[in-house]
Amino acid sequence: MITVDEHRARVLAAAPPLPAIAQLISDSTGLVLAEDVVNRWPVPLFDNSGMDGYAVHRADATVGATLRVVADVPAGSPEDPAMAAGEAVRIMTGAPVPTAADAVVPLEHTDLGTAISEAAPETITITVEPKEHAHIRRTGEDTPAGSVAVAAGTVLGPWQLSAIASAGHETILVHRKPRVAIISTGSELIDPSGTPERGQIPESNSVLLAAAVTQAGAEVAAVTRVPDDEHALRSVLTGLDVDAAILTGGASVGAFDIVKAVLDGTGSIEFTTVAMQPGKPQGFGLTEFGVPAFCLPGNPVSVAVSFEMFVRPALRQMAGLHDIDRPRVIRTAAASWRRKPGRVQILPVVFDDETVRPASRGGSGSHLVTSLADATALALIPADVDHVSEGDRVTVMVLS
Ligand SMILES: Nc1nc2c(c(=O)[nH]1)N[C@H]1C(S)=C(S)[C@@H](COP(=O)(O)OP(=O)(O)OC[C@H]3O[C@@H](n4cnc5c(N)ncnc54)[C@H](O)[C@@H]3O)O[C@H]1N2
Ligand code: MOO
Repeated sequence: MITVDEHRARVLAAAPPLPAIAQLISDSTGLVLAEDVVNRWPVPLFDNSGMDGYAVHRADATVGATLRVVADVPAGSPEDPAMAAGEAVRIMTGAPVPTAADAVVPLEHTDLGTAISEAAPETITITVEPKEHAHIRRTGEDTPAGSVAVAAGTVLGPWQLSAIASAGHETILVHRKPRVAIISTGSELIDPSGTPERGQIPESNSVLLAAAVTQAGAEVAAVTRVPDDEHALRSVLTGLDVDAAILTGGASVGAFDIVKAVLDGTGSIEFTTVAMQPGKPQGFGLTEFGVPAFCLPGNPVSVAVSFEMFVRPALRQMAGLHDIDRPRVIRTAAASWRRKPGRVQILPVVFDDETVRPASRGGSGSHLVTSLADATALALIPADVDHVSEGDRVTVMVLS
């Protein structure tokens, strides 16, 4: 049996980030930046006005002073009008402040107020004195030229994309989302809405995995259900054109454990047991086509836990994310429970600001699929612990 950390290290070593591709920012929402984006220019690009008003020499702009308006500078104007003593320039928000000015007086701080006409007035009288550099947004005060606007590994949302556009870029390098195939195996599986005959159950693993894959930032490329038939599984695997495959069921030692029978020893795929409960039987490696294949045990809670411990970090790494792990917090156990030591217990739990308790009275039983619906986190109980007592400090992996 290997440890959780050993299996995770093997998985992550075989799932590097997907190659970067050039993409328009308009098509990049939700993708991960593959290369730092550097500001081509300072932001703001030039000293500009933060208000509609008048650019002035501050020394002239005392209360009651009347200034002669000698030019008009709207946003987008390339003009840099000269201003002699006692002169002002009408200026609009975002327009370049004349080099000669050292303050902007808002319209409201003049005798004319906001009753603005198309043509600039001949004179204005100051009613409120401006402070030094008032309403001048300085070149580079947000960020200087050559600085990193958005770092590689960042997920691109609206705020990051606007920073990239402001940095002067329209095409960027991003990682493609990993395309994932989900294959549920088991002759007992039927559609959720079907009526099960004896021995049959609703198929739920692919539902869990499709949602989990999407939430992890990857893309579901195919969802397939295969009976316990080696030939059927081989033909599904042959047709796959994906970045990763997740198979469930048939990973243990049973007579019809076809995933293990078909894949063990092909490519670099190995089946092993991992010291965790649930999720003990695990297969992983690259298929003959070089695609990472996760062969998870079929029990639904084993699937949920295996996804969190191994598949999610791997998919996030493939997607180019630097932050691949769930946050962990420490909470106080609000209940006591016993367990068989020897494997790390990974227990679906409910937690709040202070406490944590099992989501199910049945503990970490790998078949307790309904209890998963209540869980908001996984508690990690070390392999050598056989009893958690109320009041013990417990490590909790937060899922939201
Ligand atoms: N003799 C032994 N038996 C088992 C061992 C062992 O060490 N020795 N390990 C047990 C452990 S631990 C696990 S976990 C399971 C894993 O078995 P498999 O990966 O072969 O999974 P299956 O037998 O195919 O299925 C297990 C269970 O899960 C249900 N299932 C499967 N697929 C789905 C699905 N898509 N949706 C819903 N439910 C699913 C299936 O019906 C079974 O009840 O092996 C133990 N046995
Ligand atoms: O390891 Mo299995 O996943 O206990 O149920």
